[in-house]
Amino acid sequence: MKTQHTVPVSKNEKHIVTIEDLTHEGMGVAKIKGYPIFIDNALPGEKIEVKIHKTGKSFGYGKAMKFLTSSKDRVEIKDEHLGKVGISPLQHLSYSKQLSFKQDQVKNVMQRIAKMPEVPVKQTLGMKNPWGYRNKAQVPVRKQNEKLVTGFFRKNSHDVIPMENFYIQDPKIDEAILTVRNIMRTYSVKPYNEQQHTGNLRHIMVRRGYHTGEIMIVLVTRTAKLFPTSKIIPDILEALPEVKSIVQNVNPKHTNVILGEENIVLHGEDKIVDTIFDNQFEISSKSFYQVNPQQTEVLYQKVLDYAALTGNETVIDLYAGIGTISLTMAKHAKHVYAVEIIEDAVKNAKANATLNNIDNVTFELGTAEEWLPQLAENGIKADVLVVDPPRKGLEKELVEAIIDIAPKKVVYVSCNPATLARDLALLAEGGYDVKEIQPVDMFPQTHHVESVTLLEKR
Ligand SMILES: C[S@@+](CC[C@H](N)C(=O)[O-])C[C@H]1O[C@@H](n2cnc3c(N)ncnc32)[C@H](O)[C@@H]1O
Repeated sequence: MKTQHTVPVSKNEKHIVTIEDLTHEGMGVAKIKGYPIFIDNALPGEKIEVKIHKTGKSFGYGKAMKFLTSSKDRVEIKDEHLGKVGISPLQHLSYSKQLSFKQDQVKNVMQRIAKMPEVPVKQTLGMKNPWGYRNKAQVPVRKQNEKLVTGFFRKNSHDVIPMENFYIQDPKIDEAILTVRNIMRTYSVKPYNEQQHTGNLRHIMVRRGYHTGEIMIVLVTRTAKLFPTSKIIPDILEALPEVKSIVQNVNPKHTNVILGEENIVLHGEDKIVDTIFDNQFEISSKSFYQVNPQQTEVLYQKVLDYAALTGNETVIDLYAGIGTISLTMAKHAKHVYAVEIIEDAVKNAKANATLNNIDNVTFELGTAEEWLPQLAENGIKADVLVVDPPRKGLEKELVEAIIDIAPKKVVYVSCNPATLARDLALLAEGGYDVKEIQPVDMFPQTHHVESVTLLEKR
């Protein structure tokens, strides 16, 4: 017979605990009679009075009520609002410890999931100034006290906390959000009401080219009707001369997904331009573009270092986005074949090849898993294959197709260590040696871990 374990704590109880570890999301972990409690804003070694606020079968959640001791790695947070929203969950941990936390996350999955503890995981490459780095913001718009406000969601809720300084975003983006917010107030634009699914303006999205200063504003609305645009647009342009593109995105669905299908261009075109190394890139509102421009060059340099191209290689770039990696590599390779699933991104990628006078790249619209086997059928062989998938990692059939096409090197750019480790184990089974992993901090103050891995065919 199975023994029934009882949960040793109840809701609202207070306990004194010592934090033993951090979860991969950066929450402190304490144990009461072996039962884990996850506690926000708590660091290893700290002795805390915790109030239990949720219990499940195998773990619970608590709130730190009083700190009896404080970790030497704790740093003062910049703003109390920042602690309430989820945009910078590691902000209370010193930056050097954030970097080692990220390196440890990768080591941990290489041991636990990939079963390859011997693979070298280098120290995380961090930023000199790990604040104000984001080149893109998407802020919710709501009504509070009869006023249109912009801010961010309170953790685990859909209440918006009004904020003016987001700290991790380019300060020029924060400024642009406030300017647009004020203009919207002037014309009494109706903010979205999520519960009732009424009102109109849902989100303001701002993207800014780090090197060019060009700004794109996306006004996400519930309906296609929008205010007195003939007044709003000139006002935005006058107040923000860096704005090159204003797009209305219509999202009529009752959903957490921010962008809808329909775009209406209100000013300029649905694009801005930025540069990475010496290439120019046009970026549209729906295309993926790395959010940390300074670290993007560090990341891509690592991809180039691992690929070690001499000019004679055929390269395949899967999950190519607007072609940033493909075009960076094309200058050092014979030919690059690239695939991407989002149509607008592929259009950008092709235009970007032209913009930079690069003609040794072929961009295709499609899914990596369907396109790679076709490429192999057409007799294309690759020396180097780069993958940069979303968080869910590679489809199993894609791993099989990579093993079949047998490139000498695979360079795996990952934003999720758990799926990376799973995929590396499969590639290792298929005849690849995992040589080295380099974490790169693309998301300071958050728990997100980006890395580049070099694999070589045995
Ligand atoms: C993490 S981004 C990387 C983009 C690009 N390499 C870069 O550095 O900017 C992943 C990209 O994969 C695309 N994508 C998602 N699923 C895909 C699939 N099954 N096949 C091809 N591309 C896909 C996304 O649209 C996105 O542009």
